[in-house]
This record gives sequence, C-alpha cells and structure tokens, in this order.
Amino acid sequence: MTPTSLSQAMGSPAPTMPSSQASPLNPSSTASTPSTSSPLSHLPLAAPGSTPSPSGTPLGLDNLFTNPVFAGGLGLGALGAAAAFGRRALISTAQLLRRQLLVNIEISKRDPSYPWVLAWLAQPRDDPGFLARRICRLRNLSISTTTRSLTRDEATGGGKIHADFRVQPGFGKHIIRHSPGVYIAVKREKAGTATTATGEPHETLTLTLLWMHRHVLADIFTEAHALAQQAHEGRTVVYTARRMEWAVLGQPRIKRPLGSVILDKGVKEMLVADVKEFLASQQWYVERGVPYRRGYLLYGPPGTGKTSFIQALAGELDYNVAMINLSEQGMTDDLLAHLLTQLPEKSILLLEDVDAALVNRRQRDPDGYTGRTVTASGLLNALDGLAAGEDRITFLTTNHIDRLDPALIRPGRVDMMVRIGEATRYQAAEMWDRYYGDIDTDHSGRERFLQRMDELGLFGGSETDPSVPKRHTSTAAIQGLFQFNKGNIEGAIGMVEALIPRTFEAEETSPEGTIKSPA
Ligand SMILES: Nc1ncnc2c1ncn2[C@@H]1O[C@H](COP(=O)(O)OP(=O)(O)OP(=O)(O)O)[C@@H](O)[C@H]1O
Repeated sequence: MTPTSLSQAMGSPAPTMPSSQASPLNPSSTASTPSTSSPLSHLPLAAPGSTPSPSGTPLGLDNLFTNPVFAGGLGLGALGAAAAFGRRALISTAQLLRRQLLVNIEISKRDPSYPWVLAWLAQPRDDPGFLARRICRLRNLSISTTTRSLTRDEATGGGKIHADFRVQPGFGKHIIRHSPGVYIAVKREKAGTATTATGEPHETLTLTLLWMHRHVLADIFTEAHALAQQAHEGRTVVYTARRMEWAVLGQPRIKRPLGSVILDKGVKEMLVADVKEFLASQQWYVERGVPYRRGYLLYGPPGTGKTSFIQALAGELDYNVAMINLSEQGMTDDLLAHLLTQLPEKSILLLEDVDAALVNRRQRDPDGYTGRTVTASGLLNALDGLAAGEDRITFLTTNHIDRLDPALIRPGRVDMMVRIGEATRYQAAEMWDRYYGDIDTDHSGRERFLQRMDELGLFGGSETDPSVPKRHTSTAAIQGLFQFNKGNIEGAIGMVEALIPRTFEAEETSPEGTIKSPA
C-alpha cells in the first residue's frame, strides 16, 4: 500500500509539496515540476526542525557554503586532508631519497665479520671537531669480558685470573665519523627471539651511509678484518662447540713454539713434515679424486704432550684449533656431523679422548638405545661419510687405543697413527737442556739427573740392576718437577723420586705426574 493510498484510506487528503521543494538539485527553480519528475524530489533537504533560510526556503547549498560553521569545518577538513597528503608525500619523498641517496648494509651475527666490525666501531678515533663531536657518539656501550687463568709465572701480582674487557657499541643507534665529511649511522639490534642454536637472540648490525660514500664500506671491512687479524697475530684461536655453533674458547692463546714440545727423537719432525706435505699437495688429491683430508691418531698415556703438540703444530702452520669433546653432554651424531660441516676456516679439528665415543658401541642395548650421545657409527660418518667436509686436518687423541674400533683406524679416517709414549731418556735430556741448559753448561747436572732416573728404573727398568722395577714417567711429570725447581739443579736431582708413578708405589706416594711441595 502506498502512502497516498494509506492517507486516503484514513480519510485525510494527501499532503502537497511546495513547488520550491520540488527539485532539491535546482533550488532556484520555480517551475512547478510534478513531484514524480525527480527521484530525489521527495527527500527533505533539511532535517525536521531545521531553521529555514532567510528567504524562507529550507537550507540550500549556496546557504550551506555561506554557513560559517560548515565552511569552517570544511576548511579544517581540507586542511587536515592536505596535511595528511603532505605528510604522505614527505614520507614517500624521504623514502625515495633514502633509497636513492643512502645505502644500508646489514651484518648478521652469524657472519664472521660481525665481531670484527663491532671491534672496529669501538676503536678510538681522532677528535672530529666541535660539531662532529656532538653528533658522533656511541650512546650505549656494552662490554664483552673474557677471562683466563694465569700461569704461575704470570700470577706474580697476586691474582689468578686475567680478565680482558672489550667495550663495544651497545644496542640502539649510534653515529660515527669515518673520515672528514663521512658519517655512518649504526644500528645494533636484537632480531627475533632466542635461537635454538645458542639460546641467545639473533643480532644484526646495520650501517647506513650516503650512497656517494659507499666506497668506504670496502675500507671498513678490510680495516675490521686487519684489526681482528692483528689481535690474533702470534696467537692460536681455540674454537669449541657451543650447542650448534663454534665459539671462541677464551682469549686467543700465544702461539706455542714447536720447540717447547719434546717428543721422542724424530717423531715431531716426521709429523710436521707429513702435515706440511699434505697442505702442499691439494692438487694431487683433486686430480685423483681423493677427498682432500688427512687424519692422525695420537695415542698413549696421559700427560705425554699429545694436545700440546697439536696446539704447537697449529701455531707453526698459522692455523687455529677447533676442538670437540665427544663425551660432552648433548653431543649427538647429528650435531657432530653438523659441526664438522661448519668447521672454522684454517682450523685443525681436534677430537680428544675419542675412545669415549666408541665405548658406547659395545654398550648399546639390543634396541639400539645408548646412554651416551655420540655413537661410533656417528663418528665414522662424520669423519668420512657423504656429508663430511673436505680440506680438513683431523687429529684424534686417546689414552686407550685398545678400545678403538678397527673401523676408525682405516685410511681416509686415520692416515697415520703415532704413539706418544712415556718419557724416554732422549726426552728427559732435551727437557733438561730447555730448563737448565744455560746454567748446566758442562752437562754434569744433566748426567746425574739421568743416572738417578735410570737407577729408579724410570726408563723402563735399570740397565745395571735387574732387581729395579720397570717404571715409566710422563713428560708432564718431568716438566712439573723442573718448574718446581726453576734454576735449581740440585733441587731437581734431589726430587727425582717424585717422578715415580703412584701405580708402582704404595698409596702414600704422590699421584702420577704431580710434584708435591717438600714439607
Ligand atoms: N712432550 C712434552 N713436551 C713438553 N711439554 C709436555 C710434554 N708432555 C707434556 N707436557 C706438558 O704437560 C702438560 C700436559 O700435556 P698435554 O695436555 O699435552 O698431554 P696429553 O698427552 O695431551 O694428555 P692427555 O692424554 O691427558 O690429554 C702440559 O702443560 C704440557 O706442557
């Protein structure tokens, strides 16, 4: 039912609309257009109760614009829109300029250059001048501390631990001046949550500089690398596995001279020559399709210089040492394989006490469950399986060769096996010369020392007295005795009995390799 019919039905006449309201789009129109001529003609222009225009007509658009409230609102709206547009235009222009004029370089914490650049940023710089001094400042600093135990020689000042503090740019934004007129914005930030690898959040470092100054980036990385190398010069970096990544263990150590490790006659020379030959013959391996890696197994009793030799060899070759403890909690076959594929560059891989991993092969129960972490097959695969990396020198050490699986000792995994045994007469004499050579010029002290060792059967029995038990001592024990009697020939000779290992003596004697202070 239409409204008309409704009103008619209710007995009231249908309302007529004034002709001036007939066409709201043409308010000035006075033509008496029928209300049905415009679809909008029946819509009221003003809300019920609104003030009629002074002309007596309801509010029209011309009146709307002359209305100060409406005009003011419209003006404000236009201003707001213009401001928003202007802001957006400004942002777009800034982004465009940024893209065109600036260059960003992001360095991930996983990249080897990350610590180098951090150290480079913390370098003291020349005074840049009044203005630049106000602009350039590392606002937040963080500290990276490493500690190491002091040797007996170093610990004269009373302390036992040496700490190194390195100041680095902290998290946040900084500005540094690279050279006159070249400024770099630095942003160091934590990215995301803790990684499963280290338990620490990932970090990035972003350097931003003018596009026209981009050439300094190459200088920055070269300088940062040179700085890192300088810090490690004459030093051997020891890496250790920290969860899924390699981490530097303490401070890089001063290179140990090869001459300070005394192995039996010719052993050291033979090993060094073999490694050097391997390093010089990469082409030979490539041409024959042989994986370019070489494995060495050093075995023998504790304290005979196996680890010391590997450390000194790394120094001699200008290599680092990447060490994995196979019996460490959490070390699994997968983790071992992963770490071996990520080996730090120019590093000797050192797997100590390798028997610890192989023991579990026998301890596996019928279900294949093993209480230990790295299995024997995991180790074998990591050494020469499909995923095993190339360009690698591996040293394995063990005190228990009898516990090793024969599968481990086969060319490709272990190419050379060397027993580093108990101290021989040759080694004892060489060590004596290193400690007392300058004061025992006629070697008389050395002869008395060796004779005393002989009398006690410490070179595997006495040549003159068959009743003397066959004994051995370690080079570590001899070193301990000499260190205890620094510059004291008589003291050293008088204490030879302390070299007798505990296994050959009653319980009250000193443990193997340790020198007890005289009462
Ligand atoms: N042949 C050696 N020449 C010089 N120093 C030695 C020698 N053997 C042992 N030492 C000294 O004894 C200490 C222990 O030596 P090192 O750790 O190299 O022995 P190791 O054979 O690796 O022992 P382990 O089998 O227990 O790991 C070191 O301080 C090292 O300087």
